[in-house]
Amino acid sequence: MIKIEGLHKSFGELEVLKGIDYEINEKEIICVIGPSGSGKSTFLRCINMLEEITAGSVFIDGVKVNDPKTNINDIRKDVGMVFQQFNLFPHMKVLDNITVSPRKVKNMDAKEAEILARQLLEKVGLADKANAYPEQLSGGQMQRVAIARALAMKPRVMLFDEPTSALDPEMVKEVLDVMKQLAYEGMTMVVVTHEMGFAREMCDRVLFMDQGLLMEEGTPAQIFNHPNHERTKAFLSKVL
Ligand SMILES: Nc1ncnc2c1ncn2[C@@H]1O[C@H](COP(=O)(O)OP(=O)(O)OP(=O)(O)O)[C@@H](O)[C@H]1O
Repeated sequence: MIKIEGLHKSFGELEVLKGIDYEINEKEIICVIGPSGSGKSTFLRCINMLEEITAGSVFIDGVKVNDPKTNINDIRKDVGMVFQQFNLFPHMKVLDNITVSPRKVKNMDAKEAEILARQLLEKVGLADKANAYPEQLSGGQMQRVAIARALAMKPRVMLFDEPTSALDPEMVKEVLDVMKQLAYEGMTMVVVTHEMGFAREMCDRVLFMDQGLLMEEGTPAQIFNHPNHERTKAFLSKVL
């Protein structure tokens, strides 16, 4: 479903991704782990062209995302993204945060968008918060709204960039539970995370990135119990 070929990304002189090849199949849950600054977020952001790709290619169902002929809006419809800092619109009520993209990008009519938003709020356990403003919500609730907002575009794949890193510990579980529900429903997901428990329990493949390279990948059992690479071992010895 997603094919990444020779992916390079530089910011000026700084080469952040140094040639990554990987394929992600439909319904797979991929967790990306690695030290701070290893390029995990950049890797994710290249998949939906939030970052311009310096060299190499990303294909989604055969469509090259970094082809000038590809409509970026089509990519954004297919690929939902959830950020560490929620990125909700502060001046909009929760309901409007969720309806705005389907209305603007997909021309969905107001009533249909509202029905969809209410269904999604139900799904993330926030049916009673439709009329609240983001500042009236906890961090965990804001992140669940952000997930609902991304789902409103009916994406085929969801990217999560450290979705629980900005949350107080007691709120982490409520967000991970929503993500687990999505995984059980068959959503394809790529998750940059420091939550090793989630990675171990939920994902099909773990990617260990270090210094802009995909150092090692495998099932959670392989990576967590029998890592091959010295750098993987060193990283896991610090975080497990
Ligand atoms: N827009 C940017 N301009 C310049 N440098 C950037 C930009 N975005 C990221 N970088 C640099 O790229 C490198 C990789 O950053 P990235 O955020 O992808 O790493 P990461 O593995 O996700 O780190 P963390 O776990 O701390 O979030 C870092 O050195 C970072 O400073």
